[in-house]
Amino acid sequence: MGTFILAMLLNPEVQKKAQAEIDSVRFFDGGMSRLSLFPHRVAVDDEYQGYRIPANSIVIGNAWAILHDDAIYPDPHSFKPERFLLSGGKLNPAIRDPETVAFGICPGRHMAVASLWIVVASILSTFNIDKAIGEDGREIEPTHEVSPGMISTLLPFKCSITPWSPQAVEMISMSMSFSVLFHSYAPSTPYPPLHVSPLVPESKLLRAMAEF
Ligand code: HEM
Repeated sequence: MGTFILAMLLNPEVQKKAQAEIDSVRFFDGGMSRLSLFPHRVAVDDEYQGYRIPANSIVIGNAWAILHDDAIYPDPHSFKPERFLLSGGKLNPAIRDPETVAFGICPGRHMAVASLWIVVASILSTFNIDKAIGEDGREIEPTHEVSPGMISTLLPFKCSITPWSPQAVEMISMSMSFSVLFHSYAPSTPYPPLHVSPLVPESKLLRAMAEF
């Protein structure tokens, strides 16, 4: 994105040409800015389960309701990842894949799923996630509060995240060392200082970096 902004700044003729091209396709659709991603406009009169939906109505899919339909996902409020699996551990094709609902026609779907997968696998392979302990020495129950609005997100909650083995500490330390190594090629970028856990006085990679 930084390179794009710089390229536009330095090449105003290219910028004008690109803007004209974008303007020439229908940027405004039925008065609704095409920058708003979620609403859709109904092209022709329609009817759904007895409800008349006139042409030009704006409709928004209710992904939450679809993903909590107990006819498809029994006991939908319970966290049961195994509901998607057959007894042998393979995905059960009879249970609707929630991705098909959660993403609709989202073009970022593959990037989003791959990024989430990497983050989830990296966290689980290195950290334990537990309830935080309050000043009174008791576990703090997380709040389940969410923000209002069409795209609702979790509000901050307290938890404790700790590496679950010395090997995990080593892995985390190695990946941080890599970041610092790459950072050294762009020293003007602000970057938090490296924190090397005192649990790893002998990180192999840090030694290798010192030699490098
Ligand atoms: C967990 C992450 C994400 C979720 C749950 C999500 C979900 C959605 C949903 C529900 C829509 C509306 C689809 C429809 O109207 O049928 C949408 C549209 C869109 N998403 Fe995503 N998305 C995610 C990540 C991303 C990422 C990473 C990108 C880009 C890199 C992206 C780019 C877009 C764009 C450009 C649209 C508009 C498509 C259009 O209206 O033509 N999304 N997304």
